[in-house]
Amino acid sequence: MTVTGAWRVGDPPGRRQFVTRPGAFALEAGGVLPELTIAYETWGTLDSDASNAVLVEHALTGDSHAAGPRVPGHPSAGWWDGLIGPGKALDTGEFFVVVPNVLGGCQGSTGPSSDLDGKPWGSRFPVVTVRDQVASEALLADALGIDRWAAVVGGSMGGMRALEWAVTLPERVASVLVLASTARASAEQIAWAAPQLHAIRSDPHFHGGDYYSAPAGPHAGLGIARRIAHVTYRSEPELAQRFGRAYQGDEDPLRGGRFAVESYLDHHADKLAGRFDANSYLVLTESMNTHDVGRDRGGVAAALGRVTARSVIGGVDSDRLYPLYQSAEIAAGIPGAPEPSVVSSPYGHDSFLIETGQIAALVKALLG
Ligand SMILES: CC(=O)SCCNC(=O)CCNC(=O)[C@H](O)C(C)(C)COP(=O)(O)OP(=O)(O)OC[C@H]1O[C@@H](n2cnc3c(N)ncnc32)[C@H](O)[C@@H]1OP(=O)(O)O
Ligand SMILES: N[C@@H](CCO)C(=O)O
Repeated sequence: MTVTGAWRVGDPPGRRQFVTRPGAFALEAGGVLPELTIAYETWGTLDSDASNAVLVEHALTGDSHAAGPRVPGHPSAGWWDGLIGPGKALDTGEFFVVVPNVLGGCQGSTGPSSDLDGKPWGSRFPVVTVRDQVASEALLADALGIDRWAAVVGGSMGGMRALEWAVTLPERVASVLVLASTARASAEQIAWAAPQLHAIRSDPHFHGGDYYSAPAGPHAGLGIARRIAHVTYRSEPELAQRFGRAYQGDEDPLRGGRFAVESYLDHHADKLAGRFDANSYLVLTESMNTHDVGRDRGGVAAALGRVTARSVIGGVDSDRLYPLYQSAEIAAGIPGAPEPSVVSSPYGHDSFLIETGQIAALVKALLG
């Protein structure tokens, strides 16, 4: 792979670069990408022996901008800015932090909105699995000269990739932190995803996935998907305590107005529809559905038994989407892994993004 371009916004640490590998990239489910591009950002400096590199894996709607301030063209400050930087848990004075945009995403890496033969892939984009995503990141590591990560770290969908790295390429992962994630998607997780997938595909503006040149995209469907998902990202007690039965401002639900919690979901729906590609949402959601480290490896226990990385597995006590038993299953299966660490928070699944102090302690435990 070669560095094909650099896009720099302001001073570091806001920097996105690209590597492109020409030639066929074969996918687990049988599809082929004629060319692969991975966008990524880095912070810190790679040691001369490339022994200080940390791979940080983002979740479903995240991207490479994990640290630093908001930069033009990006919706927010770094999603783990509290963890990555000088003197922080992922100390960029010590570590070289690499954050790729996931394969199938929409922030620079090859995905459904990328170009194929002069127009976006759209409906032609093939099925991509978490294993494909890890294989693409292994090519990025090769391009950067990193044989072995000091750590691979991620939450939720990022935790799936972190774990898959440790299972697929154990010799390349010295330590791994898997947060609020699972060794395989459960029936419940696939079930929550099902109405989200239907909402997007049922939008009259979806056009089977080939909407890029249409006047409008499937924003309503994507917004509905986000509303459903966002409820699962938070906890019932939090919603009750925070919103209760309050009305939104002077709106009255008896007269067509909204409850405050409905307005809150509307806000998150609108924000996502404004920044994310619906086809990527589908591709990545289905990659989570098919995630199973045990596939074709004799089951989950056999797969986890391959891990040699020092491991910290964390879950959130109020996470209703990735319940703690899933973290316990991972920890029990990895040779030598301690009991799962429990993040205590009212915020549910999203705690891996919010509870920076507790996550920092887990990162420090991992890196010693
Ligand atoms: C690794 C990755 O996933 S990277 C991507 C980061 N994730 C996302 O962006 C996902 C969407 N967002 C979230 O999941 C969460 O907002 C987090 C995790 C990023 C942050 O959580 P919190 O700090 O608890 O934010 P919270 O969920 O309360 O949302 C706050 C927003 O809701 C808005 N809000 C709160 N109440 C209401 C209401 N009644 N009506 C309308 N909007 C409301 C706030 O104004 C605020 O808006 P802003 O984000 O545009 O400033
Ligand atoms: N809020 C996170 C949750 C998914 O784990 C995201 O959008 O990526």
